[in-house]
Amino acid sequence: MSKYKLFLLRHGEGAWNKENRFCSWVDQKLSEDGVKEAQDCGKLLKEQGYKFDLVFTSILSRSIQTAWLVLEAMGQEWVPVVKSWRLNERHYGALIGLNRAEMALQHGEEKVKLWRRSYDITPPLIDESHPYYLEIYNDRRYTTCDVPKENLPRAESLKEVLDRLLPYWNSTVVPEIQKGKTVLISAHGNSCRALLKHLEGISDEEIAKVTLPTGIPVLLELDGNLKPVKPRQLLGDQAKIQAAIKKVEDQGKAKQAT
Ligand SMILES: O=C(O)[C@H](O)COP(=O)(O)O
Repeated sequence: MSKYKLFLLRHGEGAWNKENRFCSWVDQKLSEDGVKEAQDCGKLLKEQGYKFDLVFTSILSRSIQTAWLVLEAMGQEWVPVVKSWRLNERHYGALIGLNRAEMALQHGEEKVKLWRRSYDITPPLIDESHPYYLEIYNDRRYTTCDVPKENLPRAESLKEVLDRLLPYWNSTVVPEIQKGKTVLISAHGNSCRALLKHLEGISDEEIAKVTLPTGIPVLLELDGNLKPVKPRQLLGDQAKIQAAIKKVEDQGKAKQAT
């Protein structure tokens, strides 16, 4: 029997989603379309009568901005928002800033697919020579984490995302859900995929086939042990959702950047 409702949300389209660049820990804001996606998401959740008690976000602006826009559209701005780096997007290491389609041209589509969707392949590590290294590691927000800055990741596989996310999920999110709170997690494509893998018991192979579109709420109905009692529901127009998933998958197809 369904006891709890949990909502996962990949933030609305970011500026670098549009440019097809790996964004990851670079703090890009939402694009104009991304703002609209977040607002539409909030309107839809309001129409369907959902009410949140608590929202969790990463410490990247695009997930926080998405949460604010959703809450504003729902008229629930007062709902507490709690932030942690443990919900951040997967750290794409040296791939950060690069164009996916160009990478596919250079390294082949299969390699890019492995980097993007495999469970345990870690992309090449970022180092000091990378153009975004200082922007990321000199950012004040990373002095507020529950691990010293030197121990923050330099690149992550999906497995490594789950390894850093799970302690936070278990210690901080689960108790709130078990108190009966309806929780929204406004995070990222890969932090949401990692959590879905854990909750739905998806195999290492099958998780490669799971892609989340931006700005579409995913509803999970859970039993008392937080096991899903039915398949996840992506809320909204199903044809549009399928087209949006395909668009994300096609980002890894080889073509010259325009
Ligand atoms: O980090 C990013 O750029 C994306 O939000 C996730 O990228 P992906 O779809 O290539 O995993």
